[in-house]
Amino acid sequence: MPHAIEVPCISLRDFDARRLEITEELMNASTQVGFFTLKDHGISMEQIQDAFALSESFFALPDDIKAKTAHNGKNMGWEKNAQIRPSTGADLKESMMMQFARMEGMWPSDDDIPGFRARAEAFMFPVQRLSVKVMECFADALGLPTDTFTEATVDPGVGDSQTSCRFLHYYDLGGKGYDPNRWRCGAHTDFALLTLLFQRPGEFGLEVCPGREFVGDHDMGNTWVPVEAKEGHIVCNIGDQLMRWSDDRLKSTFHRVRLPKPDEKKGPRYSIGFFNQARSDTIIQGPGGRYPPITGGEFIANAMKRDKLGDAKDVRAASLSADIFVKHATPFTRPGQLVPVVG
Ligand SMILES: O=C(O)CCC(=O)C(=O)O
Ligand SMILES: [Fe+2]
Repeated sequence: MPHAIEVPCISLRDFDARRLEITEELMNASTQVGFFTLKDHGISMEQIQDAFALSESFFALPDDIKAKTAHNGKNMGWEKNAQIRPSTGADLKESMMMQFARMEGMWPSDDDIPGFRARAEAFMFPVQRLSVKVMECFADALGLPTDTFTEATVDPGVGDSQTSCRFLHYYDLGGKGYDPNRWRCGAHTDFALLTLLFQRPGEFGLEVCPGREFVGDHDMGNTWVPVEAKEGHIVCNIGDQLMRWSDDRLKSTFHRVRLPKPDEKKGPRYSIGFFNQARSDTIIQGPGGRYPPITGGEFIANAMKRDKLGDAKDVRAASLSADIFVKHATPFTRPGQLVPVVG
């Protein structure tokens, strides 16, 4: 790369008055880097902190309680060490995925965490409203009707939403044996339309690798840029659905979360991802028709299979199986040629 790659920071201050300027900044970031951060976005620090507090209290529960809402193979529920990236093995993390619809039996009960659903939704709805604002700018810039991605992602009450909010917990590695060749989160692209990611300052490790030319391109290159967590800033990235829908103009970029190096803090890391997904029957098709049409339902089912999260029984068994920490870490041989996986 001829010049240093930076993940641009975009302010949404005076959104209505500055809409055109903001749209241009969003397009520049998304056609070049595929990642940007947002500030002045209207989600308060209290809202963000409450979501992290809720996440911490959920992950602090014993595994057999968390397994009451184990991943159901449809991008909902709890999984632990079950998300497999073929090039790097299972991610060293646990996560809890929530959606707006079809969540019967998938919300932790009030006995285990009082008010979990209400508190989670109090975060999810405003984040969805913010997402829609940003996606309207993309629709305008791509020459599509302004509400294209709003209609595509926001359930009008029929219960076909697939958007998900994911609490992520990367373990405290202090004093534990673990294989240094593993990843907190192996290199991947997101399969969503647009992801909003919340990180906490000091909980480092996210790296991005711009340069993907087309949605089937799995060549990552070697230039990884760290994205530092800044108080209240939201990291956003284009996912594969929007790359496909924009006929590859907007880039869904590889990213990963690395383990702490020997001299770095080994504490836990919590993050929250909000993945705007196309509704089940929405047809994803770019204005130039570069790719055949595919429904949101098919798109996600494929991604779940690829990430080995498509089979609820397997995911539950993996999540409840032996801990990943070992006294003497077994060497995990990383192939010389990394074969990244999309998902
Ligand atoms: O935890 C992070 O910072 C990134 C997580 C991520 O990329 C994902 O869940 O798709
Ligand atoms: Fe991701």
